[in-house]
Amino acid sequence: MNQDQLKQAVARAAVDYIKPKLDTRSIVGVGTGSTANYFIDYLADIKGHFDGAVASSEASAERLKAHGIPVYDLNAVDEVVVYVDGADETDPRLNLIKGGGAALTREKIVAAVAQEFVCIADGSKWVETLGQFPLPVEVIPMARAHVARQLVKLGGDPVHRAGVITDNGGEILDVHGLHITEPAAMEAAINQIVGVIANGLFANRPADVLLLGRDGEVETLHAPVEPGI
Ligand SMILES: O=C[C@H](O)[C@H](O)[C@H](O)COP(=O)(O)O
Repeated sequence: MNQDQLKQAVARAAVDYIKPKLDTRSIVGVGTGSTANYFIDYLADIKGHFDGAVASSEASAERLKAHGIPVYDLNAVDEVVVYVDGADETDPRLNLIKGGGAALTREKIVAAVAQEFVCIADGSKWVETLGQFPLPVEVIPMARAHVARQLVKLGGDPVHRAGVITDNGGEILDVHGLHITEPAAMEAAINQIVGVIANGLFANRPADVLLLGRDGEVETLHAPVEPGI
């Protein structure tokens, strides 16, 4: 299987994984990106098994609506039974880097609300230590230079993702050169910088389950009991 086929395989597996957890009142959290897009397309096959979705981006909301899946404002929803999304990197503890598609802040919010976070990824996303993929940091535009200087002090090499404005009106700095041995501490340290909206480390709220496509198969991996290391 090539990378695209692996993305499709994990997306299909995610629908099979969540279907028994759903009833006609359930709201499904839906992520952003090429793997999440496949998930949305397969999710449409089980329309009627759940009530609707909340989306982590305008793009995903549009794709859901195009399939006739109702999309709710997160503020109007009491409970998100499960959140399914891709990642740019995952380590063996299911700490993630996300935000390659600039959707990290809304992804983090939906993940925070969801009872269970199911990550879907092809094997190219698997790393022993996070940081080979540049870490996306969403910033208030007027704070970009200040945040960049602080990120240099943390050992990174931030690069402005020129021309990209997020769904929240933020800008993105992609931080190169980080070898993230303590993801939860790094996530917290970056959040302390004034002007940061969110960063793409999901370590204080890692995935609960990873459906990983590699060697032609989909493996189901669970996060360790004690997250955040
Ligand atoms: O902002 C985008 C998201 O974090 C995506 O989930 C991530 O970039 C992975 O995207 P893809 O499935 O296209 O590799």
